[in-house]
Amino acid sequence: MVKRNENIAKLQAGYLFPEIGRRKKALLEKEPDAKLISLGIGNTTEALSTHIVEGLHKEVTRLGTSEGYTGYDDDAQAQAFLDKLKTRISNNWYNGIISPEEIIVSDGSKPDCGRLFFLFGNNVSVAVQDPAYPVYVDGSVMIGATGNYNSDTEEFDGIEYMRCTEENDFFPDLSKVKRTDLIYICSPNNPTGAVATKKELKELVDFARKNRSIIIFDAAYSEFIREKGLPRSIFEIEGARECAIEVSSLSKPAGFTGVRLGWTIVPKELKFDDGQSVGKDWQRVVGTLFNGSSNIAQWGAIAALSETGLSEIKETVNYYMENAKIIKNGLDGLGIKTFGGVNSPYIWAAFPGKKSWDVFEDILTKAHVVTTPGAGFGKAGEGFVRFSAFGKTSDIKEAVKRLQENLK
Ligand SMILES: Cc1ncc(COP(=O)(O)O)c(CN[C@@H](CCC[C@H](N)C(=O)O)C(=O)O)c1O
Repeated sequence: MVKRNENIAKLQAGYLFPEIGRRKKALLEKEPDAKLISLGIGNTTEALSTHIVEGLHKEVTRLGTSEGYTGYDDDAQAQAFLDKLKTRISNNWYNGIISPEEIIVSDGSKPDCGRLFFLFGNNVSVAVQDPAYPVYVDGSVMIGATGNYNSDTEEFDGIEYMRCTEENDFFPDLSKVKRTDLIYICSPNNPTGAVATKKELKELVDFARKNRSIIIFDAAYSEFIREKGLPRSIFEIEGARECAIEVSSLSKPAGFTGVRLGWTIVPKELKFDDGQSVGKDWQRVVGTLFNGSSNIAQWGAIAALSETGLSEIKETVNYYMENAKIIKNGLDGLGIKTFGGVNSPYIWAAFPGKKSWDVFEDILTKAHVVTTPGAGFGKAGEGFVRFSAFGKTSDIKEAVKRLQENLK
């Protein structure tokens, strides 16, 4: 019989988001007529914009012709299309501060995080924000880069948890953080909705350069930043090219959660301690283990990153951010302290002294509204619940009305 991977055996619970699904299902089994409204999983709900649909159609039609058909991205025409997309990302997303050669197009940020675990292997130390998107911890455990689960601390040994609390504006106090090889940072942050300032990111870059660490910067929500002066990319920070990788995606701004298109940025200056290029190894890992993003999704992305596409993306983001305002105002009106929701689609609501899974259950059973319990993102998430603004505005308003009737 085959031995189980002992690293996967270290995980204590299932992946957070399917657990939310299981609890929803359990409620519906008890109350089949319940009209649940989901403010839980950050899953987009708005239809793809016109220009993006045209881009997708164009590629599907092209694939139906012998002269236009492309397969793997080894052939010249497929390469040309990929280069066109990379140039769009470079110019229209990064205003040219990143060159097309430093961009590797993928099927999304979560799978990129997964492949990055492969790149760095298990002989690395890892720092993560607490609370954080569960993939950073679970993936580090799976690859063997952590110790066992410690039932006293209720965390994994060997991980440096960087507490993000109201006291430090939900950004790590680096004077209390030990040196690690990798530092996972997400801004705008999932789940707190906090957005790192230029000053905070500059301190982070200086900290990483001093410690010869590599920052894995998750910019999945960068398009939700609407306040001037807040950095959308780690590469707006001087010195970041020597110490950071950025993952990003069209999932949330363009509704590509199902279409699947993301990218990683590995600057050519980024080196391992032996002077070897990180980007070169990354190209080797991706080239060996991944067969590229869908050509159809690539053409959807080319359209999304055109002038017209970008203005349509802005409209979609504004739609969700109006939802965020409704949720935030609704919760504030109930005297519930909230954070985030201004430059991010997530509202982080404080329920001091309560267990977040209990609050989750309470809101689910009483208001038939689905949320995400803060404890699912880490120990510092306990006592908080995350509300997601991804939804139809009519549902958001109905959900808030139910909360006002049931949480007062
Ligand atoms: C910080 C961050 N980085 C990457 C992603 C996923 O991006 P991708 O779509 O792979 O380009 C997400 C998506 N997180 C959502 C969807 C979760 C549920 C989805 N099944 C998943 O597991 O990603 C959420 O927190 O509700 C994210 O928050």
